[in-house]
Amino acid sequence: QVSYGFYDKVCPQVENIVRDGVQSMSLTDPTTPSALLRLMFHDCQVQGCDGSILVDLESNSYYKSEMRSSRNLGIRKREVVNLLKSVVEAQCPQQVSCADILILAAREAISVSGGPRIDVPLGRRDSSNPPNSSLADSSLPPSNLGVNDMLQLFAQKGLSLEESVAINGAHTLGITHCLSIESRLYDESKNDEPNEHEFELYLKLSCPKGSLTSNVSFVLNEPTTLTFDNHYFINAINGRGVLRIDAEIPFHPLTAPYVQRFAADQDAFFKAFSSAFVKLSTYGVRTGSQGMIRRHCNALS
Ligand code: HEM
Ligand SMILES: [Ca+2]
Repeated sequence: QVSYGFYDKVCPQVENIVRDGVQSMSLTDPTTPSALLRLMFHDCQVQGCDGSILVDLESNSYYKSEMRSSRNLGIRKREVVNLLKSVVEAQCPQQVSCADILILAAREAISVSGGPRIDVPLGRRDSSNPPNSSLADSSLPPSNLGVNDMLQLFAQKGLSLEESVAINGAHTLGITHCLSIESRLYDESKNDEPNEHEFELYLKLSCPKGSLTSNVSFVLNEPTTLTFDNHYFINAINGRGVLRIDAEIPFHPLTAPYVQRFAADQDAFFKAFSSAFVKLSTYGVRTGSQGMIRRHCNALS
């Protein structure tokens, strides 16, 4: 089982190491927190939070690293976790898993951006089996996921309806590549409505149809993209959601009341987000003698 204070005896300084590291790397590159938060979600989504997304494999390996999955488009800052791990390893060799370092890094990413300070239980173990890009393909949500599928995904992990809405508030940080919204913007099956919403026109201008650079060009998820706040919900209500899920969540009958509430009450958002984060980051994890403690996060040794 994971527990609070898991490293108190064997590596009491780990939380400070990760905090200082994330703080200084966020000063160097203010987009670091958003990348770490999404990295954590994409690790946890594939066979639990076990650092599987961090592993690189030889190019001739039978298995393929999770980064080969198209669903991991735009995943950044895996090297930050490697770096934090090497600092931790120098002080407490073979004690702290990469999986836990990633959760701690995501937790710091949220608080360094102005979000809640989340107390997280620790004691996850790293995967020792080779990562599998097809498992990533089948476990990670597609960029055009709708509200019902999102609710089902998080209900499976034990999140309440309120927590499921709150966790989407992670899109208060960061960016979306044009490729991720292309199908939504240029859906051939839906006729262009005569009076298109102003925001959709803005997205189309930023992400022109058939652009060859849609995998590098991007839009901001919302105007206060570096601050973890409840503007995600305010924005979404105003019809400025970037992804399909962000556009639909304020208008779906099950989710709309929570979106309204979080838009009006940031503390309520922070509270529900924090409990959702703990549930998401502890679901299906390896503990005890399962898996391993890797020495390097990007290798299975
Ligand atoms: C299940 C519903 C979700 C879907 C369909 C979804 C999908 C996406 C997509 C397509 C992007 C843009 C990637 C890109 O083009 O670079 C994105 C960005 C992001 N997502 Fe999600 N996401 C979901 C839930 C979450 C959750 C639960 C978290 C964290 C707890 C999260 C955190 C983020 C962050 C922080 C970014 C910005 C990344 C950056 O700036 O590099 N998302 N998401
Ligand atoms: Ca994983």
